[in-house]
Amino acid sequence: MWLVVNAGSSSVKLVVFDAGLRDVARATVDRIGAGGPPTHAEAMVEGLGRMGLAPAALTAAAHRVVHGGVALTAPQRVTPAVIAGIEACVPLAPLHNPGNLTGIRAVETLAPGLPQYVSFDTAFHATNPDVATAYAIPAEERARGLRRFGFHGLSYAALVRILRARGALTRRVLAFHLGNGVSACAILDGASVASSMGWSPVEGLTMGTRPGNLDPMVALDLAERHGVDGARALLNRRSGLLALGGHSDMRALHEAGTPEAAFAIDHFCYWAIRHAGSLIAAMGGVETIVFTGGIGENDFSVRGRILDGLSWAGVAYDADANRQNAGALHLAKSDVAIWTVPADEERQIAQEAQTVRECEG
Ligand SMILES: Nc1ncnc2c1ncn2[C@@H]1O[C@H](COP(=O)(O)OP(=O)(O)O)[C@@H](O)[C@H]1O
Ligand SMILES: CC(=O)OP(=O)(O)O
Ligand SMILES: [Mg+2]
Repeated sequence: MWLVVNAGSSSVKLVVFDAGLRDVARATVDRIGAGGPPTHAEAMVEGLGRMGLAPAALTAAAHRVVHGGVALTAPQRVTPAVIAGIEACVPLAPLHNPGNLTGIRAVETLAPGLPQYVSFDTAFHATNPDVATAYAIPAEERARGLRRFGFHGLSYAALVRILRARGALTRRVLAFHLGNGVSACAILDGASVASSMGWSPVEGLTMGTRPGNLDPMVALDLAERHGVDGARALLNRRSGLLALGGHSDMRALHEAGTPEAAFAIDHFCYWAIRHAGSLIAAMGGVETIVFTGGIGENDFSVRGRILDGLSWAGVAYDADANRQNAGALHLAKSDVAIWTVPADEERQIAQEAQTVRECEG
């Protein structure tokens, strides 16, 4: 039995798979820091408690890690050097890497000595061309690893696998991962060619507590006023939907129904559409649009507004299917197939870890 831990910025998802990769147990603890448990450590305790795991039954554990920098991208066994590499990237992913480390340590406490593996959110974007990943800054700064990585790669890799299984994988796919972290990805022939996220998971679309794109001079102004650590915290924890609408959680924004909440949702949809245009251009067109993540899978109003904003690309969706969160949303006359896909990061992590373990012999 394999325990997979997916610690996202606002949730911890735990899944136990058997050796044939059938899922035999799951627990999700969400709204971390937004009405649910205050930290990932509490969420892990709650999730593991709910699973009622017998540690002796576990063969290994595998974790999602968001940022491993230039050095750590391939799935691999956890060692002290790997832990140090994940720690070194904490300033780049302060909402994620600490939670990922919390998960690894919680498993070590639960089952001391259990082999543990990690898979990285960046790996899927290794196929992006240099023009997409390079920031136009001096060579010596680029040589330090200042480049666009892209994230949510485990979710996008899983989505490609699911589309392929449905016989629905076309040449040019625009994928939206709309959760607490939010990104979009251009996928050509099953491989990532462009992503909205950058050096860190702050760049791109409007997110729960992150602003998405802003002029870098804004970040400098914030650092001057609040110090570097203060600016980092502001851009990771106090921006995005929370800053505009008073709630980081999309469900809470809909419930609030205030003008500020409405504006936050407007901003979210507007920037999703703007980035979609850029990603469609990077592929020279689009035949398939896919939604995944908590919002992408469940929020028909946000999905509908984004699709309305892409009608110029030949998108025509079935409003009833959309309202029911159905798997297929396109009308027969649509030039673009439209799907919802459950974010299956956990199975992706399990598969990658199993492959590493088999190679270990
Ligand atoms: N039924 C729903 N309707 C609208 N939004 C939802 C629904 N379920 C979850 N969400 C939203 O999804 C987001 C969390 O997405 P999720 O993918 O679970 O988070 P994470 O990025 O931490 O993994 C929150 O904004 C939450 O409000
Ligand atoms: C990379 C990222 O933003 O992840 P999450 O959606 O879990 O916040
Ligand atoms: Mg997520």
